[in-house]
Amino acid sequence: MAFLWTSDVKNQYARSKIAEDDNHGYVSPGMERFDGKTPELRYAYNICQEHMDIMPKEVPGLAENISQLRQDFKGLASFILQSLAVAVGMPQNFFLDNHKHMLSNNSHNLTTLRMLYYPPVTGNNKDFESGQFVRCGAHCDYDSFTLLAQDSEGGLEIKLVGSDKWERVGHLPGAIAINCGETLSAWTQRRLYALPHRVIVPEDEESPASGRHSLAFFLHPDNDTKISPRDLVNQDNIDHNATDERLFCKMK
Ligand SMILES: O=C(O)CCC(=O)C(=O)O
Ligand SMILES: [Fe+2]
Repeated sequence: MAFLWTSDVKNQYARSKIAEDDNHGYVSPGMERFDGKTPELRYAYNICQEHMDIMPKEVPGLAENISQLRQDFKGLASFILQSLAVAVGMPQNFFLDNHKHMLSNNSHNLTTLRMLYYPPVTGNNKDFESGQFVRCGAHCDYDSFTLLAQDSEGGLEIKLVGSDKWERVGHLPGAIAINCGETLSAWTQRRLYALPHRVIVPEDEESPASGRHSLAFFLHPDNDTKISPRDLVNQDNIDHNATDERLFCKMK
């Protein structure tokens, strides 16, 4: 995992700091602030492209394993997109047709597979940025939806619709959580909700924070997709004043 890489590898494969650039690459702890203010103690490696030659060759087996994982996430995402289209009364391929370029590269589509590692909170990093840090600040994802696999360390919390209470998202071996993002929420006129979520350091005595691993697949529509809440037909409470909107997002 990225935290074990040498600093040479981290530098060579670092994500660009230029906002317009591709989101691909290694992101070091403290670079991101999802709640807009608090730095995050997290190592991440973003995969946004299909070319094998941009994966760190210095890490044995990484490119091959990621290639398989990418195919699996793309297959699962395609299946869910078709199911959701049918669920909202649209032709089966309606959403899928707007996600043709997932993981091809950010100039066509912002989809990103992220490998995440949150180190244990120990004496060494307790003082990271003067003790002010979180694992992942409260936010909603901005994509179509996110597929999330997490280990048993826990810490992921979510707010359900209409509630102010943070609820724990438990770990089920082999399970993948699906969280709707703002884009699909707007597209479906809030028939699907983007739920606020965050990652805290678990306080449970029986599972001292040993470090959390997660894998998140952020699925975005193709960049040239014109998204309108009026795309969906047969809606009982359609807002006829809703205007066409094109939503942009870059996870930076
Ligand atoms: O690491 C996790 O489990 C969640 C991360 C997350 O919500 C995000 O990166 O948007
Ligand atoms: Fe998220």
